[in-house]
Amino acid sequence: MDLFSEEKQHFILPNAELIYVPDFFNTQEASNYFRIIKDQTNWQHDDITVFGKTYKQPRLTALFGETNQTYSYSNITMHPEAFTEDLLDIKSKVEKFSDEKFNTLLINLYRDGSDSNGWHADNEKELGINPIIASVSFGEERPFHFKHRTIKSERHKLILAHGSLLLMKGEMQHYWLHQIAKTKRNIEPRINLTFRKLVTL
Ligand SMILES: O=C(O)CCC(=O)C(=O)O
Ligand SMILES: [Fe+2]
Repeated sequence: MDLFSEEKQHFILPNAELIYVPDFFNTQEASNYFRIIKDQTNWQHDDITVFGKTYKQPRLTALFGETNQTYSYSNITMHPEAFTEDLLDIKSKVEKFSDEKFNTLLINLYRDGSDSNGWHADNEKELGINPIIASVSFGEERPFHFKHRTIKSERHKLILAHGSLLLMKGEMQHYWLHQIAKTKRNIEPRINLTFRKLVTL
């Protein structure tokens, strides 16, 4: 028996599969990555257009890619920067664990409780059918809500811990929506890394 294996949780739901590892990085590694990424990233604060109205996105973002392929969602087109050594180290650990390859990384910085990520699915065409998305969290714990589009009783919440990994798999991006809600609690910043595989269309 491997006494050092991470405590892994596997959720099999209608049209979705999630794997959650709370301590994918230990506290010290997670705190180092949090500080490095927060200080060394060129954060963008984009406008988003929803139903013809333009707003500032309620969080800061950055995109990293292996190629210069752009990534577009909510009327934003992001241009990738080259991966840093630290981000490549995180990527290889995630790839080893998930037995997947990722070529793109979208990072979100939620500065405080008024930053959020509204109900959505990561279903852009360039992610392909049934994409696997690997999500790493550093900093403040925030609840990740997810709900089935048609089965109203399927509504769940996972607290994404400092140093955790969440894999979203199967048909999840077709049948489910997810969000990070705003909170009035006085909270610290959180960084979330979502590794994705973009295909050329
Ligand atoms: O911050 C999170 O945990 C989720 C991020 C997310 O859903 C996204 O960037 O598409
Ligand atoms: Fe998402």
